[in-house]
Formats: sequence, structure tokens, C-alpha cells
Amino acid sequence: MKTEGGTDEAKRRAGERAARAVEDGTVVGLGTGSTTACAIDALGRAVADGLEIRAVPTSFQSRRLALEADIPVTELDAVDRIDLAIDGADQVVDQPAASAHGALIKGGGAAHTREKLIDATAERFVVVVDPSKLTDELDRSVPLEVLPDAHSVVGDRVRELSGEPTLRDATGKDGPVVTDNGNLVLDCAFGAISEPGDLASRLSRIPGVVEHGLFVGLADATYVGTDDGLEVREY
Ligand SMILES: O=C[C@H](O)[C@H](O)[C@H](O)COP(=O)(O)O
Repeated sequence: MKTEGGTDEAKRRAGERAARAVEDGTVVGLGTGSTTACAIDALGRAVADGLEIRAVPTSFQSRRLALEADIPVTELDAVDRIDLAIDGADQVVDQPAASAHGALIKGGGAAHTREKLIDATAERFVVVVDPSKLTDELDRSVPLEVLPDAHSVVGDRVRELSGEPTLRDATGKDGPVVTDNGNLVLDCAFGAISEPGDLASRLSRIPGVVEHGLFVGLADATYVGTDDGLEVREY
């Protein structure tokens, strides 16, 4: 079965492989999205079989999935560490020769602020994707979570960086997407991003931007599920 961005089988293989790496006593960061959902599902089965973990979700969605799977859920300020974060991505640079190898765009589900907090805190951050996410160069729109009354001035600053901002609209509701944190999302098209680290720094400096969806130098590994196997990239 084909879903947006890849097959269910490829996502399942990536998610299940990441879940298999989780050991007893681990504090796990749970990312957001359809691929991470496969990992949460697999972790739920492992917990039912006796695996003892605590999970720190990155969103309302991942918290709800974890609770449905009977995975013990805790909060970031209630743990002294996160051992492993498992999270999806919208694009991953897969170009070993490039300095941006392993850089990501995240935030297709508007969860990137809390995802970055948890993924960056984790001792190890594993990305789970299907092959449709791999690219030589990042070129998707970069989501910016912005304070609601800042969206227009942030948009102006994005244009100064030669980006084209679009306020993300909700489906099933009139008006914009509102994040789990009560903010809005600007999807910013920059074309091909040759220096993601440089763009990340510039975006971080814009007042009113809560967080952007460029994850540069954060991932430790990417598990790429395919329809009949799995490939692992270690960084
Ligand atoms: O905000 C959402 C997240 O960054 C997701 O991890 C990302 O959009 C990938 O989701 P999926 O695995 O559904 O493609």
C-alpha cells in the first residue's frame, strides 16, 4: 500500500528496526509522524512482552499513540536524560561527500519545535524514513513555528533571505494550522539549500521564530526502510 511519501511496508521496517534497538531501562524520545508511529507500535508490543522503558513524547499525537500502546509516558522535566530519540523526517541529505550529509528538514506535522528539543537532548538520535525522503540537497520548504502576531514580520525577514513564506492552512478547520504550543507555521521555500547550517543560523536569529525545521548535525543515524529490507547510515 502506498501512502504519502512512501509505502507502509518501508515505514514499518524502519520503525521496527529502531524499536528493536531499545533496551530495558531506556528513556526514549518519541518523535511524530507516520513512520515514528510504526516504531511506537512496535515498542508497545515489546512493552507488552516485558520491556521496561519510559517515553517522552514530542507531540499530542505521539503521546496519544504511546498511551494507546500502554507505553509508560513521562515528561522532559521528570527525567534526568533521554537515552535514545526515534523520529521521522521530511527530507534527509544522503550524500556522504557533502558536509550536510545527514541534515534534515522536519516539521511536516508542525511538531518540529518539541521534536528538536527532545532529539537534540537525546544521547542518540535515530531518524526513521523510507527512501522517498533521501535527497542530494535539501529543497523542500522549511517550516518555521512563529508566534501568532509575528507571522507577518517574520515573513518579511524570510523574504530578505530570498525565501517565500506561506502561512500553513489547516484542513478540517477554517484558518491556519495552530501548533501544539499555540503558534502558527510559515512554510518557507528557499529552493535548493546548499548551506543548511548557515540558513539555520540566520533563521534562528529572526525575532518571533520559535523554532525552524532544519536539523543540522543532530542525527546520529538514519534507518532507511525499503519494501524488502533496511539500510543504515551512521554519522
Ligand atoms: O512535524 C512532524 C515531523 O517532523 C515528522 O517527523 C515528519 O513530518 C515526518 O513524518 P512522516 O514520517 O509521517 O513522513
